[in-house]
This record gives sequence, C-alpha cells and structure tokens, in this order.
Amino acid sequence: MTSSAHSAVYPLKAIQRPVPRVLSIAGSDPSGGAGIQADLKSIAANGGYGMAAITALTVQNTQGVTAVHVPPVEFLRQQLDAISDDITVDAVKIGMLGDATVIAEVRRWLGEVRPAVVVLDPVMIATSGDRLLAESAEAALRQLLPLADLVTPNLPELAMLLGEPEASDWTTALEQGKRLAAACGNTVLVKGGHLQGASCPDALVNTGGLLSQDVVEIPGLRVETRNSHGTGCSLSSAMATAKARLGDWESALRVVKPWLQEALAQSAVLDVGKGNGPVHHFHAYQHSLRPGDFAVRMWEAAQTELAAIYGLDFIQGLQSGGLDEGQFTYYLAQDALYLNGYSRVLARASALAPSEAEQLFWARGSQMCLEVESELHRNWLNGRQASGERGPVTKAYVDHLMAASASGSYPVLLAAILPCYWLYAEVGQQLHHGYLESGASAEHPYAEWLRTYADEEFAEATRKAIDITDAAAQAASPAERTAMMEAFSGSCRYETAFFDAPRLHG
Ligand SMILES: Nc1ncnc2c1ncn2[C@@H]1O[C@H](COP(=O)(O)OP(=O)(O)OP(=O)(O)O)[C@@H](O)[C@H]1O
Ligand SMILES: Cc1ncc(CO)c(N)n1
Repeated sequence: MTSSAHSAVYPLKAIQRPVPRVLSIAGSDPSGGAGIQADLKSIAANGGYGMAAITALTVQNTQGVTAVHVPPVEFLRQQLDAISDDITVDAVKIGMLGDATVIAEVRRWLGEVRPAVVVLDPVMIATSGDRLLAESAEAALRQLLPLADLVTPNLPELAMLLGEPEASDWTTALEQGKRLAAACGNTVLVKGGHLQGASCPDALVNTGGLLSQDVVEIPGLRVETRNSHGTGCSLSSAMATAKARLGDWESALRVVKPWLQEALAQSAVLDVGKGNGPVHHFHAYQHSLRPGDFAVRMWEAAQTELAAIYGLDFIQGLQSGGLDEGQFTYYLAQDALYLNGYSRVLARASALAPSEAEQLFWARGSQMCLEVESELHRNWLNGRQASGERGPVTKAYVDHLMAASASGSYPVLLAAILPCYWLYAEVGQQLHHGYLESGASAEHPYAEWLRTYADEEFAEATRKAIDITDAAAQAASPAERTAMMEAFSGSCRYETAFFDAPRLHG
C-alpha cells in the first residue's frame, strides 16, 4: 500500500500508543472509589498502564473525608523524579494537590518533564462537601491551569476558578467554560454531573480553534444512582489515557463518556459502603469467564438432578442389593445400546476438535465406548434374557446428543456430552464408596458391577472432559454459552431418566 493510500484510510486519526504509560499525581482514598485508587482502575479499564505519585493521604470512605495528611513535599519530589528518571510518561492526570507547596512542586516537575498530555482535575471539594485544597492555595491552582492541556472542573469548581456564581443551567455552564478556556489558553471539559434533570451532558470547550468547533458536546442520560463517588477522578484519568491512545480529545470523550455512564449504571453490583459508593470501572470485564467458572456453573446446574438420581429406587436397590434382576438386565442392555450412539457422538466431537490433543481425547473416548459395549455383551449380558431394542429414554437421550452434534458447535456438543462422564463418575464413585463402607460383601448380588465404578482411568478422563468443556466455554460467545447450559441440563435430565427407565420400561 502506498503512503497516500494509507493516509486515505486514516485521514484524521493518529493512533498513538497501544498501552500508554499514564501517571496520576493525586491523593489517596483508602476506600478505593476516588483519588489514585480510582485513577489506577480507570487507567487500566481504558487500556493504559497506570502509575501513581501520591500528593496526600485522606481518611475517607463513601460517607465523607475525616482527615487529610500532606506528607513533606520533598517526598513527592522523590516520587516524581523516580518515575520520570526511568519511565517515559505518555500522559499525566493531576488530581488532589492539598496545598500550595505541593502545587509548586508539581509545577516544577511539569516544567522539567513536559509530558505530552496533561489533564488537570481542579479538585477542591469532595462530593461529600469536605475541602481537599487549602483555601490559601486557590490562587496557586489558578496559576497552574495554563500548564494543562485539558481542565476538568465540575460546576462549583468552574465557578470558583472564574470567581463567578455557580451555573444552574447548561448554557450558562458552557459560557463559563468558554471564559475559562480563553483565560487559560487550553481546553475545558465542562461536566453536567451537577445539573438537575434527566440529561447529563459533557462538553469539550476550546476557543482557540483546537477542536472541530468551539464547543463539542456529547449528550448523555443521567443514571439514577447515589454511587457517584469518584466520577470526576475516573473521568479525568480515563481522558488522559484515551487521549494518549486515540490522539485527540473528541475521540477520547466519545469512548470515555459511554464507559463512565455504564460504570455508573452497573455500580450497584459492587455494593461498597453506606454512602455514595464507587462506580464499577471494570463493568466490561464482568461477563468474561475465568478458568473453572463455567465448570462451577455446570456443577451447580447438575445438583438437582444428582439429588433426584440418589433418590431413585434403581440406585438405592443397586446400592443395597435389593434391585430386581430383570431391571438390572434391562439397564445393562440399554447401556450397551446407548454406548453405541454415544460413541458416534464422541467421534463427532473428535472431528470438530480445535486441537490434535482434543481430537485424540474424544477419539479414544469413542473407541472406549465400543470396547465397553462389547464387554457388556460378552461378560454381562451373556446368558441374560435382554431385548436388543432401544427403549424410549435411550432413544430420546441419543437423539438429544445427535441434535447437539448437528448444531455444529463444538462447545455445545461438549456440554451435551459431559453429563454422561460427570454424573456417571460421580454416582459410580458414591455407589462404590457405599459398597466399601458397608463391608464390601462378596455376597452382594451386584458386587462385581459396583467394583467397575472404581475405575481410576474413567475418573481421570472425566476430569479432562470437564477441563476441555470449561475451556471451550471460555472461548464461546454468550449465546453459545446459553446453548451450552441448555444442552448440559438436558443431558443431566436424561441421566436421571436413564437410571429410572428400568422401573418404567424394563
Ligand atoms: N448520575 C450521573 N449519570 C450519568 N453521568 C454522570 C452522573 N453523575 C456524573 N456523571 C458524569 O460523571 C462525570 C463527572 O461529573 P461530575 O460533574 O459529577 O464531576 P465531579 O463533581 O468532579 O465528580 P466527583 O464526584 O468525583 O467530585 C461527568 O462525565 C458527568 O457527566
Ligand atoms: C483523594 C481524593 N481525590 C479526589 C476526590 C474527589 O472526588 C476525593 N474524594 N478524594
């Protein structure tokens, strides 16, 4: 491709760093919702590598700030220098500064390092109404504004920086934003968080021609929630990160605004604190599965069926030895028929498997089924009076497996296959265990059969089948996972019905 063709594809956007290195210079909120704790989460959630130089320690939770400690400013200098001596900082977000000595130190560092992106959140008063900047430091903060590329005041802070009354409507807020932007020569992000009403817009304001127009407004709906602790911190650090990643403020706000709206909307999930709780920075990740998660979900779904299985006359009779011989024969004969169909379904899983290891695993399983089938005929059904016809449950179960196989989805097929391994291994282990507990009498009429349940090779194959299915679920789409749970639960119900079939149809 020629370079002109390239610039035709990307006429406006300079894609910058894939993972920008973003520094937050801010205060600590031990409850994790605001300050550097919020910044680090916000930076990570928006694709950056987060760093933090701490200006001040607060004692606060979701109900308010009760104390502030500003460590000696020399220590902040050491933190800042340690970072910039070693690391290229792609973007900086500045939050709580505490007092004028801290502001002077940050000003010195900015002058020396000149980071490419500087976002200043002029934190003065917390959501709870507590002061986070000494009153005597307000003039110093005003003088720091021109060193930032983007300033993100809330409406009370915007008014205070201008020395005007607080705006109570959006038009007035935008006018104030223009005055501040003109005075500081940079871009102001005017935030609608403190407005009344159903809408909650934000706007980028620049009077120097830096934006596509003087005011770029991104509309938004107000989320009905008390959990707005740290929204300002989260927004400003997200903007620093997105600017470094995407190259311009407008693109940054277009991705950050809906992200923050969703973080507010999903904040209740966190259930943190009795006051104004934090937002859910990682809401986008909550649907992703970690290894083992899906196996746990399947296991939970199987519990009702397992309980039903243990309650069956067939299982109790097998355990006690009181099971009718004819029912046992029916069960064995149906098992042989079932295994033939199951073998074909495992062969299909082998054909769909994404790796040779899994292909081999299911192919071995398929072969094993046929071996067990002929073993049933040779050793167990030999000499017994059994019909060679598939009973209704056997037929329905195999049809269910065939349908999963016909779906063409490997994860769905595995979910349908799994209960035959898992529930059988589980029930078999319980029965064998019960047999040993009761003294392992050789007189037990089904002693020999109960001993087959102690097969460690089958237990090992079951563990592997669970792992493979769990991994397939991780790679599957949400819709496929829903289909997996359906297929899995369906097979669990057939496992129960299969043990109950001798009583009904034998
Ligand atoms: N209820 C809400 N619904 C949707 N967006 C909101 C809501 N409250 C705040 N926001 C958004 O959150 C961001 C921060 O706005 P806000 O004006 O609340 O800042 P702030 O007062 O500095 O925040 P903080 O609570 O951290 O001090 C803005 O993008 C704003 O639009
Ligand atoms: C440390 C800290 N910074 C900023 C804010 C503003 O929300 C806060 N509450 N705490």
